[in-house]
Amino acid sequence: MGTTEPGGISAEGVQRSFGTVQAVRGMDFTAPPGSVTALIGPNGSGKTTLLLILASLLAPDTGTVRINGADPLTQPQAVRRAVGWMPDTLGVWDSLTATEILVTVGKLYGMAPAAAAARAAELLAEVRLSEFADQPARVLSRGQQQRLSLARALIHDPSVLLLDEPASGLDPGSRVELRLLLRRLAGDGKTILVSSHVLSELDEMADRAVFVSGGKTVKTQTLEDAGSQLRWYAIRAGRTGELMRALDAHGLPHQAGDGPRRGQVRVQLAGEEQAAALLRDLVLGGVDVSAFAPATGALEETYMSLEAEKP
Ligand SMILES: Nc1ncnc2c1ncn2[C@@H]1O[C@H](COP(=O)(O)OP(=O)(O)OP(=O)(O)O)[C@@H](O)[C@H]1O
Repeated sequence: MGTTEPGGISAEGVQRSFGTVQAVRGMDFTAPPGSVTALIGPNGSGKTTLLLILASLLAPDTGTVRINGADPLTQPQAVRRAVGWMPDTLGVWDSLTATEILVTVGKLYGMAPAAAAARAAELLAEVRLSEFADQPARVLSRGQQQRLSLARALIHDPSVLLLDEPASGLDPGSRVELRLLLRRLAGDGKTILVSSHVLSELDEMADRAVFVSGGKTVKTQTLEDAGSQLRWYAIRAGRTGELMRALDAHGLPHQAGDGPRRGQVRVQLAGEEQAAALLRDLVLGGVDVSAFAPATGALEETYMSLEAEKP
């Protein structure tokens, strides 16, 4: 019996340059099976380059990558079998129909034609594109192309999913469906790595977040930790003056909103327990609170604090 290789994704000391541009300068992280890991960073921070390296489509200059224990450099076949890759645009084959694209890719993965056709129909239904099954891909809207791209990534039932901006171009209903689908796939034990700029969405989708900046991984955080960190809350009350006096009595520094946020008071709290205790005290103390909620998403809070720390 062989040794059991650890599943999921790991990257250590990964670097990659294009000429003089150092796109990836030092990425270290893991993405375990059974969870959704978010890859978060500003434009140009190296996310797409990293995903291409993980998908075995680009070689790193230095560093080590493992996908379910396999090395993309020396075992690209094993990696490609394991990985479903959704790039940020659908790309090629505009004149093929949605079904033809999925069946062709399925066959490239070694599926029998009948099995590929059945799987294609199943996935088109899953991403609500059945009615476009026989339409050429070029007539699909941007959001529909994104959904077809997701179906293409899933055709061979991969155990590792690499998704580059999967929610981009999706309407709110489709975003919710994407979130539910990814949660279900993670529940089935798959490893999911998803890059996105829409942090509020990742709050509900991801279990863990890897923050990148300037080609380096700068922080890894679980959503649980992100939710319990010092965080801004926005509070509204009918009588703002009374609310501010109550906050003063609690020794909590606060900021009054202006412009569209007039009437709103912001206060920094150390997690949900402190928030619940404060809300109870305010209400029991007779303050007429009409709204009380985090002012930013948990991941956005971390993202902004990392950006603020930058030299
Ligand atoms: N093939 C290439 N040739 C030259 N430079 C490249 C190439 N691919 C990426 N780069 C550069 O590497 C850096 C990182 O790019 P990358 O696409 O990985 O960033 P990203 O984090 O995915 O950005 P975005 O959020 O805008 O999608 C950028 O400065 C980019 O211009």
